[in-house]
Amino acid sequence: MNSSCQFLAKRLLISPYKILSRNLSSSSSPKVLITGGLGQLGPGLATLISQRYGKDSVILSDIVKPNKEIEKKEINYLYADVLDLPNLQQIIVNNKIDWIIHFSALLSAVGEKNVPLALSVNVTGMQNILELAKQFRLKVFIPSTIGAFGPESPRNPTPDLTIQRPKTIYGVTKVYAELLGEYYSKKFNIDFRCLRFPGIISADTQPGGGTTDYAVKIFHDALETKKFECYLKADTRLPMMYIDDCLNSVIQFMEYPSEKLNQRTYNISAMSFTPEEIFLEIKKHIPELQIDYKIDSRQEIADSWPQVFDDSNARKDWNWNPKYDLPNLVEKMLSELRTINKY
Ligand SMILES: NC(=O)c1ccc[n+]([C@@H]2O[C@H](COP(=O)([O-])OP(=O)(O)OC[C@H]3O[C@@H](n4cnc5c(N)ncnc54)[C@H](O)[C@@H]3O)[C@@H](O)[C@H]2O)c1
Ligand SMILES: C[C@@H](O)[C@H](N)C(=O)O
Repeated sequence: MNSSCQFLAKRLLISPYKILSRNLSSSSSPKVLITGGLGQLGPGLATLISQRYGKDSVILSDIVKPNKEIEKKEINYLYADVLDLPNLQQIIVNNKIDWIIHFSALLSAVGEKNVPLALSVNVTGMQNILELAKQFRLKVFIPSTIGAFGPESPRNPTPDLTIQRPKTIYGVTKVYAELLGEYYSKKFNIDFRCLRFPGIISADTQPGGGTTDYAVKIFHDALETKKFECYLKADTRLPMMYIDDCLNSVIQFMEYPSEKLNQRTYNISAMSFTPEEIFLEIKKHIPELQIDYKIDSRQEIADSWPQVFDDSNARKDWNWNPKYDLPNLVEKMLSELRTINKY
């Protein structure tokens, strides 16, 4: 029996063997806690998990109040600040959690506006999650990003293993998360898994302050005003992905047998495009659409990131295979937004 089980048993005044047996029975139907679950990715992932394993298999948590849409979905929800370790410990014990999907973070653009907060949430919060994984023997997923690379990295294509010198606080904290997760995996035998996501595009949830957000806003403006002002230059190429592919990648990757993975951190990709290219694709459906360019500080961030992501290891090792390319993405986004917002 390991010392963390004994320590916990003492604190909780229950048999250490009960804790151990629960830890060992990480069943085929896991109990999943999603932190930072009310952002762009959490609600969709919670829906997918509840469809796959049952409604009681997932708990969304965040520090903000769920909106009406989330309430309608009837997904279990709890307040949980990732900086409050004792509260997270209680949640894990009381709810018999097996997996943590750790989504809490400040993204690239908002991170630059509040560096101390980005350090707290992205570093201290992430360290807490890894400690919990160690204490309670949890399987843990922490996403990374194209933003974990910098201008010194090869940008087209960017492989899994290469120079990583990111220039945003977001990127710096994500490289640390990758390294610390891999360290915990080796040192403490934690089942840590990490995917580096491209910019994610979704219709029913808004992005939380990243550099790739323009690729969501263009759809809303195309339908609403038919005019779009872009903060990146026309030829800025970045890797992107439709949300369904992103969420499916998490489930597929988390379910894959641990011993068959050759790495703990993988790039995943689906497409790469520029503002001009997505504009022209949307224009095929909305011919009146106009675009203007008014460049801001996010250009410098985008210029330091990969243009094309090499995800060949993910494809080879666990059969990663995205479904959406640019034309499919545009068709799907327009049809979803028309349904949701009745444009
Ligand atoms: N969306 C993307 O394009 C993208 C791309 C690459 C990687 N990722 C990663 O995926 C994860 C989820 O991204 P997202 O787009 O849903 O982010 P988001 O910004 O939309 O959501 C992050 C959530 O974290 C919550 N949060 C902030 N401080 C917290 C705290 N102290 N305790 C608990 N929660 C807190 C926020 O309230 C928010 O709901 C992040 O780690 C992000 O780095 C996202
Ligand atoms: C790329 C990703 O990490 C996020 N959408 C951002 O732009 O910050």
